[in-house]
Amino acid sequence: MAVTTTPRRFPEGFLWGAATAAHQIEGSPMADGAGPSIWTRFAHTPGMTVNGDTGDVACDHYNRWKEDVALMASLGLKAYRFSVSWSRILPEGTGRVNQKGLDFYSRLVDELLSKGIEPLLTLYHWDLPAALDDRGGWLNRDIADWFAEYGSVMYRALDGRVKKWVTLNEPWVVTDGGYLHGALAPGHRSKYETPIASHNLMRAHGAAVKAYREIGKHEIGLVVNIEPKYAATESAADLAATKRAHAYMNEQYLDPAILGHYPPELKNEIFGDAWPEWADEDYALIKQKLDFIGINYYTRSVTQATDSYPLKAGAVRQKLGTYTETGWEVFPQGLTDLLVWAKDRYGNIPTYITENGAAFFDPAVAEEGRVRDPLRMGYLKKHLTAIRDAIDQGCDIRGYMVWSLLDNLEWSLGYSKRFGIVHVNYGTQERTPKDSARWYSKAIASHGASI
Ligand SMILES: OC[C@@H]1[C@@H](O)[C@H](O)[C@@H](O)c2[nH]c(CCc3ccccc3)c[n+]21
Repeated sequence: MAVTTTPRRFPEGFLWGAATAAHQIEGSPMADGAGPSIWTRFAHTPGMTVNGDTGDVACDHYNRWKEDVALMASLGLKAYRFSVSWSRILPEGTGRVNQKGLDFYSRLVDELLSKGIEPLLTLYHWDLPAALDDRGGWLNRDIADWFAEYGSVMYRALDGRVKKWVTLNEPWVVTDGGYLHGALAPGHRSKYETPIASHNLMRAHGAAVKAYREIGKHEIGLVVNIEPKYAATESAADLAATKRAHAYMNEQYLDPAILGHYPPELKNEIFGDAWPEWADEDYALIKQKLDFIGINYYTRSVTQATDSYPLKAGAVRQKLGTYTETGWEVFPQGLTDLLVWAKDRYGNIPTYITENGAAFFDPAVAEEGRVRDPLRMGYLKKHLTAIRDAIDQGCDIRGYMVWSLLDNLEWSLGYSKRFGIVHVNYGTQERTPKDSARWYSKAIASHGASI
């Protein structure tokens, strides 16, 4: 009997796209009246980034945006997730609007729409105006109003042309990297500042969603990076460490945003006296109805008890694991497990995979203009299959944005790590689609059947 296998297709209208972020690709951070961001400052501080790399040029997208949109169209993308640099719009962070900054994003959005590519706009992807950091930044409770003011400027200018808005990209990384471990801007290292910055990020998220409900007519959500934590052993210590790590990364942001409270481990097992008592009105502000959530998935963490500060938990390298250039284990099953967990905990809110990808050592552009990146192709294939499996288990996954469209500035790691499906020659700014881009184009054109 002939066995007919239905093609592994994705739901009708599944949004196939790619993601970037302003500071990582644009360059020209101070052009046309823009103000400096904390990343302009941080990268220009000696020793903060690999090779002292900065975002001064990056992929020169600020000047090459039109060719980049043409490139997206040539790949058949249906959507493009990008972020707006707050300090291009409001050079001092609040008050005066820099029209030229607004015009850049307005032109970009119009160009995307003219090619049938849906824009998915992230308001905050880590590049806080330096002027606001001078006023305390995420440690100042007023930032909820500052962020809502910025969001409102953007909503009024672009809502309708932009129909999917994101408030924050990864509050966990902003906090853990910028305030606890100091690896990311603004480079603080304080157990006491960390909960305050984290809570103000979520208050700002809530204020921006509330402002959107007054002005916008479409959809708004939150993007989080979450990572399944698997206990290294069944020992009580490892199980407790895994529970702490799960609460700290995976529950800390979606719980207050959707459920209206923080996981108890944050106060009781991690921050202790460094965890302030928050007022009820803060929880009410943070818990705003979301139209969708975005999940950024890269890897899992097999977790054990360690003496790390203050989490007392750490990842165990897997002897038989495959690892990317950023030291992340390739573990697609973790994505399926995580999506099912999120569905069960948060009520199957429409979900986009807003980032997924990998840095592997890519060969140079070959003479025939090819960049062979089989490891990245394999990574994308496995993770799209994992998403398909989650959909089969009832998860409402609406789209997938590969990280990233272009090789770009990997924050403190500079240009040393390449995540793009398109190679960038930083000397000439030439873009060359890698084999993974060709593969992804076919996946999109076949609605996933070719995967
Ligand atoms: O590291 C690759 C990408 C970044 O280039 C994106 O800007 C950022 O949204 C993003 N998040 C993650 C996962 C969370 C994470 C970020 C940085 C360091 C460790 C974990 C990976 N990535």
